[in-house]
Amino acid sequence: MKSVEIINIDVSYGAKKILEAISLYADKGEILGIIGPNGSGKTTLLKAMSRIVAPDSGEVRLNDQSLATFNFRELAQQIAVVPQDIAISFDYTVREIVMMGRHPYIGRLSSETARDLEVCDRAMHLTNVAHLADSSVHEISGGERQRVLIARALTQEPKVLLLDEATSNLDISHQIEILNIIRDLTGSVTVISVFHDLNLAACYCDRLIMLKEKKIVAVGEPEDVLTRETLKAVYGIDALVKPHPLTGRPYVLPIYERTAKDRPTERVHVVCGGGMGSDLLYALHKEGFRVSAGVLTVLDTDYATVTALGIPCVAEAPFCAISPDARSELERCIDEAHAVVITAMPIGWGNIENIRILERRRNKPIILLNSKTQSFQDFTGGEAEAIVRGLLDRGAVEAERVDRVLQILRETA
Ligand SMILES: Nc1ncnc2c1ncn2[C@@H]1O[C@H](COP(=O)(O)OP(=O)(O)OP(=O)(O)O)[C@@H](O)[C@H]1O
Repeated sequence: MKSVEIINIDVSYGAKKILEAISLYADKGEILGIIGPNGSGKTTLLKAMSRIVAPDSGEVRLNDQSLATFNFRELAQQIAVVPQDIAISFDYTVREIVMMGRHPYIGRLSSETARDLEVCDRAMHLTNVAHLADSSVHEISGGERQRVLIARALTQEPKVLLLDEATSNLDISHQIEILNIIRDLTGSVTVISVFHDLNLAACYCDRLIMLKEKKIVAVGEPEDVLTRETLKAVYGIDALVKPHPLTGRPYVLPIYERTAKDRPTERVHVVCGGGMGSDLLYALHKEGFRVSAGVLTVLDTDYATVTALGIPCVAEAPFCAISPDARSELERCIDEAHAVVITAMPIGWGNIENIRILERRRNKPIILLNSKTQSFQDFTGGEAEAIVRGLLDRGAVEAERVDRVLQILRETA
């Protein structure tokens, strides 16, 4: 059954339209997350649901009844709001603030009943603020104040709980504790919550609504909404989205790449293998270099990295010699690259063929990246040593660390 339903609303502040043609619903007892970049209208959407702002057009319905038809007291018995933060001007104690949640139930001339006190105490206990009951709200921390506001909302015993980034000030243990309490409420309470932390949203919400520039761009279960494509389109970030190993819910791992404006434009080709190139590939990708890699076999750990990062790679079947097609593809990559980085591993692993091809395309900077466990100086004897010596003689430089590779690439750009 629909607890909250929004039918095609537009919302404006003065002449500025903030939300356009928004329709959504929240089923009774579900947790619905609202996500989206700063300024996309999340708070405004919550305000429309709690009648703090009125839509220009369309309708908000609560339990199949227009929100506009509720009187103040009825509304406060149905909906509780936990705002981002509020300025509390008077010197109230924590208990007084939490008890305010009972106002919709206490008559103007009556005083609190034993049940009101019991509900208030239980909410303070659940949110771990009972020990602060007699403290002034001006003498507690931001995270404690956030828990007090959550306690006040619980004291209201609402049917719908609206949370605006209500756990953003909390440390990780209180975040989990509060979200677990909120999840335990569901069944009887519908929760609609704004989240900036996408992983918390994915973990706790039954469904998500993603906003961008006034509109809903995605809605559905977390795995349908949080995809690499939507994160790129809505937040402009590249991120890996994997199933959480324990919950199976999507887990977002941002790739901290530079924004387009300060990206280098050079292309770098990486010859690697056996996982020895993964941190380099990630660092180059993050810095915004246009990267290519290979030849790698499709079972290689570095191949998994390039696939995850979307780096173009010359691939070959395992245990096969480099095919003519892969060879010409590698030559094209090297020709297009401003510089080539070779990690120490492949030469030792019979990947000499890659380097041989490279030798014929040697008119560009070559960087040999040593690792903690393997250095190019270790290659003694045989063709490997001859190749390393040949590369060094022709001006290849050695680097001990990935950040040194980045520095050399910037210097040679
Ligand atoms: N009272 C107001 N008067 C005029 N414009 C406002 C008002 N409140 C918010 N806005 C504007 O409305 C837009 C949406 O704001 P809103 O707070 O709903 O976004 P949000 O998605 O919650 O953002 P954030 O993630 O930063 O909290 C913003 O451009 C904001 O500047």
